[in-house]
Amino acid sequence: MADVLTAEAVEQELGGLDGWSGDPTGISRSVELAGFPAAIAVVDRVAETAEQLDHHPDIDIRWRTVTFRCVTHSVGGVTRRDVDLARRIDEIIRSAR
Ligand SMILES: C[C@H](O)[C@H](O)[C@H]1CNC2=NC(N)=NC(=O)C2=N1
Repeated sequence: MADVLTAEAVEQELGGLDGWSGDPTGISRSVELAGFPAAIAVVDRVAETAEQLDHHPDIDIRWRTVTFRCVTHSVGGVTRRDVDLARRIDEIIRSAR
């Protein structure tokens, strides 16, 4: 069972990510893409990565703005797996813009 990160550890990890905020209850990032199809394309790539990692973000899609939230539901808090997933989401967003 993965450990929930401390507030200090989450704070430190946020510094290495692009535009994420949060605390040990969850970390999130919103991104505005070129349009709805571009937003869906990013979500589709994130879905593929999430399946590979067997770790899935909560996703909110509003026209071309997508919000990703990473938390390990099974332990009720942010773990290393969420930070790793967030990093992968950043890579996908970076390559899509
Ligand atoms: C069986 C499977 O490993 C689990 O249900 C996984 C799937 N993806 C998951 N994703 C997230 N974010 N939290 C989980 O607890 C989780 N559990």
